[in-house]
Amino acid sequence: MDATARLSFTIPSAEPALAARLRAAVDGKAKPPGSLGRLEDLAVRLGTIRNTEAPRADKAVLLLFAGDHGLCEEGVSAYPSAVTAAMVATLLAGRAAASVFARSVGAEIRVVDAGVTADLSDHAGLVHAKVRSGTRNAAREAALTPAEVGEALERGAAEAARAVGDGADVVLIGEMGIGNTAAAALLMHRLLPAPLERCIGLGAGHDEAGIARKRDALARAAARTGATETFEVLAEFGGLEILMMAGAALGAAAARRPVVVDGFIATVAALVAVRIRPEARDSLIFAHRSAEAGHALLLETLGASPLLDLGLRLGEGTGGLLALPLLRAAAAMLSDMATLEEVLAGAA
Ligand SMILES: Cc1cc2ncn([C@H]3O[C@H](COP(=O)(O)O)[C@@H](O)[C@H]3O)c2cc1C
Ligand SMILES: O=C(O)c1cccnc1
Repeated sequence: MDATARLSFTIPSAEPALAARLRAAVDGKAKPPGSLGRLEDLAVRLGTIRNTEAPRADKAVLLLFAGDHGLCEEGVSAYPSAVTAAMVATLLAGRAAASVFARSVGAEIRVVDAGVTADLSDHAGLVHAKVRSGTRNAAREAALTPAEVGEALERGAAEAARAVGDGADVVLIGEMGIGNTAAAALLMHRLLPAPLERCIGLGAGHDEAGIARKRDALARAAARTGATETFEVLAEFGGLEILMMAGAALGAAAARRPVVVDGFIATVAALVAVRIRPEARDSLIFAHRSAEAGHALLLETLGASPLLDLGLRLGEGTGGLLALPLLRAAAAMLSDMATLEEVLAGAA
């Protein structure tokens, strides 16, 4: 069975009249209409996604997928692949940027081994979902087999379903994977489509020679295959953590949960999800505009206006965690705030 058939869950559509009722409810709150700006739109979106007039964003689970990239053999990152496993250990120890942000906003992180090269089987607290030990080198051959693509998407969807089963109101997607801005650039280039140069950025950081190496390797990977069909492109360029994020977005959308999308790499995963199931777009909330070149074009193509613009370029779901208090405030406004009518009647 091919991956498309196996991902055949339905994403329910929203009740048609609900958005208008939610907008009227927001307008009727104890404030001048429109005075809470984009938070009002966010509140309407949260209600629409959850199909309720009283949405909550209390329990938030960040699904943080980790994976390695064969492309690193070409020097696409300034850092060695071993940093991926080292950062997984740091996340599990509660000491990474995402860990401290998650504590500060009260969110749970589930770190998932999507395809880290190192053997992490003895790490307590890690979700073991390794599809294979890193992708193949996409500059030389297809990064993944079609079966591996399907596995990664399905396992990501299963993690989202598990988080929802455990009571998640909101699912955040994030990643750790040295070299993944390179894989993400190739996916963006072929799926959007957009000229490759517009998709390549500095990633975790590069000097002149480093960015030239990255450009050269990605040009060779792109020239190796003319694939444009979604699942073929996913197999050619891979990214196990990217595909699991896409699967998680689809799984959360199917359960009518908002999906908070982090930076460049997570947005490429969101693009993959939308290419597989266009209706998943309605559940996506874009947390921030990353400093990574390419993110602005990607957001524009997805019709997304991210909540924050802080010059972040880290990943790990950090932007999503920082945006979470805005979701909670928007949900609380819709669910708990007095109406102007109550105020004027002296009832609030
Ligand atoms: C210490 C460290 C922690 C990170 N946390 C996230 N990233 C981010 O940088 C990587 C992508 O950049 P590139 O494609 O250039 O390798 C990913 O792991 C991403 O999550 C990190 C990178 C480093 C070095
Ligand atoms: O925008 C991101 O998510 C990003 C950018 C650079 C490096 N790592 C992540």
